[in-house]
Amino acid sequence: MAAPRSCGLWRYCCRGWSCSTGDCRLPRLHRSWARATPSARLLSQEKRAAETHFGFETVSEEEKGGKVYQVFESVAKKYDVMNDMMSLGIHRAWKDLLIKKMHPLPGTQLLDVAGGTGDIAFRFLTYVQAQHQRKRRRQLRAQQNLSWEEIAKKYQNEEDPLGGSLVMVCDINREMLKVGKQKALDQGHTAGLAWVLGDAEELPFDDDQFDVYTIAFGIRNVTHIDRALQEAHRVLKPGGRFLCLEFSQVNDPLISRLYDLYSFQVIPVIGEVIAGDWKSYQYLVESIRKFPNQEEFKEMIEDAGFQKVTYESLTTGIVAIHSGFKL
Ligand SMILES: COc1cc(O)cc(C/C=C(\C)CC/C=C(\C)CC/C=C(\C)CC/C=C(\C)CC/C=C(\C)CC/C=C(\C)CC/C=C(\C)CC/C=C(\C)CC/C=C(\C)CCC=C(C)C)c1O
Ligand SMILES: C[S@@+](CC[C@H](N)C(=O)[O-])C[C@H]1O[C@@H](n2cnc3c(N)ncnc32)[C@H](O)[C@@H]1O
Repeated sequence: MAAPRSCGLWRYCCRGWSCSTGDCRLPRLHRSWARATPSARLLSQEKRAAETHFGFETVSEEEKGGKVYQVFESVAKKYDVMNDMMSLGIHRAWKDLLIKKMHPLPGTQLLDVAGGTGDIAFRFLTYVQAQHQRKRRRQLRAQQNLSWEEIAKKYQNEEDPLGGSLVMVCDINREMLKVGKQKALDQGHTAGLAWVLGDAEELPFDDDQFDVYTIAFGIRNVTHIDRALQEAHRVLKPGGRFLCLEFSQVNDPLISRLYDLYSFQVIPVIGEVIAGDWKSYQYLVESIRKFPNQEEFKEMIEDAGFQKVTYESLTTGIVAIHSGFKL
């Protein structure tokens, strides 16, 4: 195949001008690319690779982590009240649905990454405890010859109300974890719960450790989503499940308009009034718009090695739950 012809106006093309001769068969980027020396090409590639976005702002990859840290450090104390205010409590139903989809049985080892103030972890513990109690009741009912005293004694002797389940909350932000730990004490969640400071892109765990990996409203904030997905795959046991609850793309045009209005006109105002922080909530709504849609994210999960990847859109696609298995 003959090499594409350049118009010779490469300097202009290089600056992003369109070709005025109409004679150039190279696409704009390609034209400047073709003229660049190999080392310049490499440099340019590295420069572009080192850039990412923080909301609608373009920042270097090194900068992004620090900026995200500041956001959650700033909102940590008001995080829970803000979520109820912004969503009128709807975020609770989304989180409940995530746990229902997981349907964890006693003994499940869960890693909740970007677990923040513990919303997923506490729901998991409550669900598993209820499952365990149901199982115990069934077992006891099967032993019909036992007296009520004996049944009560068996309940008292029960050492682990979770049947061996454990949830590890891993988050990069000390302030979010601090709020979570206090909430755990207030709500009486002590057993089966551990808190770890760690980065989703470089998890401080060995391979093949967990039955389930969850990440709720977290992956959008990570600098390299592909690395976080690869780490999720690494730490799951074979047969383990990946579950992600994240903002997604609204599929109804009218709802989408209203949602945009609400997001950009109302949410930062609520952020300012309740948390004294307009910018963090501006970042929230912008980061939602930058996140891949349901299908694109599904492909990213598959690229990380997960199989049987599916998703369910909730509330007209405002959020979606993606699921995949390490097989
Ligand atoms: C910094 O990063 C973060 C910080 C955080 O605190 C949290 C996160 C992670 C996020 C979560 C865990 C969840 C947070 C939840 C949300 C961001 C909100 C999700 C949104 C919804 C569930 C509601 C979506 C809204 C619609 C579909 C459109 C309906 C909107 C309207 C009727 C209002 C339209 C707005 C205007 C016309 C502008 C002028 C209006 C006013 C000044 C009145 C203001 C009205 C209200 C405050 C009412 C709000 C209405 C609703 C919430 C509607 C609920 C109804 C339905 C969903 C059907 C994090 O990363
Ligand atoms: C919106 S909160 C979600 C908290 C919780 N999962 C929930 O559903 O309420 C996002 C969390 O992601 C954490 N985060 C951001 N980047 C992270 C990273 N690279 N590794 C681990 N956690 C991260 C933040 O510190 C914050 O606690």
